[in-house]
Amino acid sequence: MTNAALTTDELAVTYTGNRNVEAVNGVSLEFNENELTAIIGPSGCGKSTLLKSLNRLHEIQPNVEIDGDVRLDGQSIYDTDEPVPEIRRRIGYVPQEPTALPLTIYENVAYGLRITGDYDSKADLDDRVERYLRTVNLWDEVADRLDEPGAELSRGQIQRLCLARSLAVEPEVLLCDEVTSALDPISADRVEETLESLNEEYTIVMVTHSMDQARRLADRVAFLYLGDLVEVDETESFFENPSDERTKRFVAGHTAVASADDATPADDPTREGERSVVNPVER
Ligand SMILES: Nc1ncnc2c1ncn2[C@@H]1O[C@H](COP(=O)(O)OP(=O)(O)OP(=O)(O)O)[C@@H](O)[C@H]1O
Repeated sequence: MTNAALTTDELAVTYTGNRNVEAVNGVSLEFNENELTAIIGPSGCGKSTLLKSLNRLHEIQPNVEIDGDVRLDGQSIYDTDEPVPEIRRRIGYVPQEPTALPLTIYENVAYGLRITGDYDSKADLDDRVERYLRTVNLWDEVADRLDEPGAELSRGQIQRLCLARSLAVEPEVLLCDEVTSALDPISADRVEETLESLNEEYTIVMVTHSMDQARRLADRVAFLYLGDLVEVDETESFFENPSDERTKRFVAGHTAVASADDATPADDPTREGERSVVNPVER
C-alpha cells in the first residue's frame, strides 16, 4: 500500500493585487511516498502556483492569500510553529531556470549544509558533496574541478547542480518546476535520467508542459484546468483511459498524429497545444 507523503486539503490560492485571481480552487490531492506525480495542464491553469504553495514559496510574493491546508506526513505546514526555512528544507524546490550560486561547484552543493550546520566534519561534508553529485550523475563530469565556479558549467550541468544542492539537505519531498524546459534536448535527457533514478527514493512533484515527459517519468498524473483539479490517476490509465471530457480533449490535443474523429470545437482552449495560453481566471 502506498502512503501519502504530502497532501493538500481544499487548497485555494488567490492573488489579490489589482484584481482577484483565483489561481487554485480548492484542490485536494495526495502525493504518494517515493512516487513521481506530474502536474499538467494548459498555461495559466495554476500549476506553478499550486507547486509553490506546497512549500510556502508563494509567500515570497506580496498579495497572495491561501485557504485550505497542506500536510507533510500528516502535519500542517501552515498551522505550525515550525520555521518556514525548515519547511522548505523538508520540501525542496528546483526552479525552471538553472541558476548556480556565485560559489564554487563544491560550495554550491555544500551551501544548505553550511547554513544548517548539519554535518560532522570537513570529511563528512566532502562525503556528502560527492554523494549528491553522484546521485545527480554529475560527479564524473566535475570531480577534478570542484573548486571552479559553478556558473562556468553548462546549463544542463547547472540544473543537475541545483538538484544536488536541493538533495544535500535531505528533503522528504522534491518540487520540480519545469526543470528541463530551459535546456537543450541532450541536457534535458540527462536531467530526466537523473529524475528517473531519484524516483525510487524520493517523493517528487513535477510540473511539466510536456505530456511525453509526464508519460516517461510519472507514476501518477494530475490534470489542472482553470485552477481546478480535473482528474488524477496512475499514468497509464490517465493517458489511455481518462474519464473527464476535459482531460480527454487535453490529452487528444497533444497526440502526435491526430485522427479524423478527433475533432473538437475550435474555441476549446484545452486544444491549444503545449505552449497554449488561456485567459487568466478572473472572478
Ligand atoms: N504574482 C501574480 N499576481 C497575479 N496573478 C498571478 C501571479 N502569478 C500568477 N498569476 C495568475 O495566476 C494564474 C495561474 O498562474 P500559474 O503561473 O500558476 O499558471 P501555470 O499553469 O503554472 O502557467 P504556465 O504553464 O504558463 O507556467 C494565471 O492566471 C496567472 O496569470
